[in-house]
Amino acid sequence: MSLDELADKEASSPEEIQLVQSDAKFRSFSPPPIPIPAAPGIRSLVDSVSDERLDVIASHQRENGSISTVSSTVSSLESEKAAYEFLAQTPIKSTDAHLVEFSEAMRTVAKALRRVAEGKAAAQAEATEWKRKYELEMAHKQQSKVKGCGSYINNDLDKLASQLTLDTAASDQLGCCGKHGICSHEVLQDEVPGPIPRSNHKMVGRKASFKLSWGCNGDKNGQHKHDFVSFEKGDITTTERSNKQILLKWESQPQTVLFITKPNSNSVRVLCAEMVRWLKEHKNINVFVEPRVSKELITEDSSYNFVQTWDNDDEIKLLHTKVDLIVTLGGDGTVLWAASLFKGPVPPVVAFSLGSLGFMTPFLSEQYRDCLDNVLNGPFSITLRNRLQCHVIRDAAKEELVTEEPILVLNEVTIDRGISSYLTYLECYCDSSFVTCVQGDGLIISTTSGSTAYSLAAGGSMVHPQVPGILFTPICPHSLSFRPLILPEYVTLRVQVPYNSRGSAWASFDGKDRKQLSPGDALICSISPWPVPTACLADSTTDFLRSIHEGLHWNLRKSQSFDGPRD
Ligand SMILES: NC(=O)c1ccc[n+]([C@@H]2O[C@H](COP(=O)([O-])OP(=O)(O)OC[C@H]3O[C@@H](n4cnc5c(N)ncnc54)[C@H](O)[C@@H]3O)[C@@H](O)[C@H]2O)c1
Ligand SMILES: Nc1ncnc2c1ncn2[C@@H]1O[C@H](COP(=O)(O)OP(=O)(O)OP(=O)(O)O)[C@@H](O)[C@H]1O
Repeated sequence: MSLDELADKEASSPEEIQLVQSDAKFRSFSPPPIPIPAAPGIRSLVDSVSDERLDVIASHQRENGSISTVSSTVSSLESEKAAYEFLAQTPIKSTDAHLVEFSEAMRTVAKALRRVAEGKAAAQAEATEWKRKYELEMAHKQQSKVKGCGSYINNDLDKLASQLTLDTAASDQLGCCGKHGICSHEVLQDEVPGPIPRSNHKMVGRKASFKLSWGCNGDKNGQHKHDFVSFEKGDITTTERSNKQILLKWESQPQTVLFITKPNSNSVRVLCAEMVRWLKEHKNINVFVEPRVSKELITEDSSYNFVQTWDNDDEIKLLHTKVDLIVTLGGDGTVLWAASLFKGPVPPVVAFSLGSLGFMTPFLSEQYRDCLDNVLNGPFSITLRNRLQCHVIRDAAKEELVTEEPILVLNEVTIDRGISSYLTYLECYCDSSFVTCVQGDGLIISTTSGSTAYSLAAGGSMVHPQVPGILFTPICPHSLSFRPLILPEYVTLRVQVPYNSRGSAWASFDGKDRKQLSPGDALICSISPWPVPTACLADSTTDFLRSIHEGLHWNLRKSQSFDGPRD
């Protein structure tokens, strides 16, 4: 069977004709004859109702080289629908045997109609597929011929590019092989999947060489200075992934551990005391605790006087130079708190779960000995969690060089309407490009670690914490089309409260430290160079998936049983 015959395959058996005729009858039913006979004269009716439409579709498919089974089933499905609609309208009394019999017959006809339509669609799809394969084959043959041609001297290349066509006849005329001596250039042509568009038929040329360089505006000292892309014969390949599973291996034995603990929790206090003693006695580790905890421990038992603490903020600033490891006892909020103490580099964090959710707290407190043993010996997997560094720029201080201290967030910075009952009105820019105006309850600018926190509640996507990105999630936008965005990690975002805003906005950082933003004030955010390394229980991906399964019951659904309708 030829391709065109296949593509034009129609219902031709008496049974099919009979069913398609029924299709026409449903449209002006009053009442239909049952059963409908299959007769040669019915052919014209078939053409006028169903096949006419299918022919149009088939020719469209031939032109576009695409497979569309949906449209071809429409007319018969409409008929089937009409049959069912008719059934619904027809009063069927159990006493009226004729009507019951008639409705049964109609049901059978409707089912058969669907089968016929599906059969036709499949035949047409098959024909289109054969045609596509044939065209691919032809293109492939032609390509081999062009490559076999060898090379041309430089001047001939342009000529060749304008002359070569995918037509076998045309390329035969070139007769280049052996005619031009040793090739000095390789003529490349991309393999074109699927039927080749008409406009491309004459376009065959040498691939231009190029170079990819990393770095913003050619700044070689920027943070993206690694070459992940190599260039060879015009093909782009990544030689190295930007983010691999990261292993931490100690080069000297860790000696000092800092404990950060959730306040006002008896279980945390008891566990903290036990772990501190175990680390000192069994591992000979120096222990730092917060001033509050130091007091609690020493008040309870003076033998805890070996613990160290700090007296003021200046000493906190030096903590990262003394501490090898941070242990947190609490929930995610405690990890956020621990991170907030470090305005610069952060030592690795081992987070024990003593909260309710625990997205960032994979370790079980009951197994603290094994966990700490493993971590102190290393190596262990870590997740490098990006932080956002946020600057508030006051309108009044725009010209001043020294601005307010940057604030580092591990989850997100939120700019919302605070206690105001008006819409927030925020102008947002990404580098120097205008992004949008937020009119609604506010905006969340989140790290990927924070994607499972407030941003998730506002409709943002969940993102693996090692994906390098910044989430831009509106809070209750008063617009139907404001979908959340994920931007690359290297951009700088600016959120401006315009002068014509009706009120102030409020910024909060990981849910804390609210700051008022008056008209004219702006908030600037970019990824900080100091991420938070958190130790993994298994590895970054396993831990992330476990947390969304166990913490959020992500996509939890009862499985469908095996029995029931099947294809
Ligand atoms: N509507 C909301 O979902 C909403 C509202 C306000 C704040 N928050 C989140 O609370 C965070 C502050 O946490 P907190 O413990 O100090 O306050 P909190 O004690 O009010 O706890 C908020 C909840 O958010 C969870 N959480 C925090 N960080 C998370 C993360 N990265 N992934 C998944 N869940 C996370 C915590 O486990 C906790 O259950 C903020 O950074 C913000 O993301 C959420
Ligand atoms: N060391 C700390 N000092 C002061 N505040 C802290 C400290 N650790 C945690 N917090 C605060 O205590 C609050 C609760 O902490 P956390 O989220 O760890 O516990 P949780 O609420 O019981 O856990 P979960 O959020 O999983 O239910 C948070 O707002 C956090 O900022």
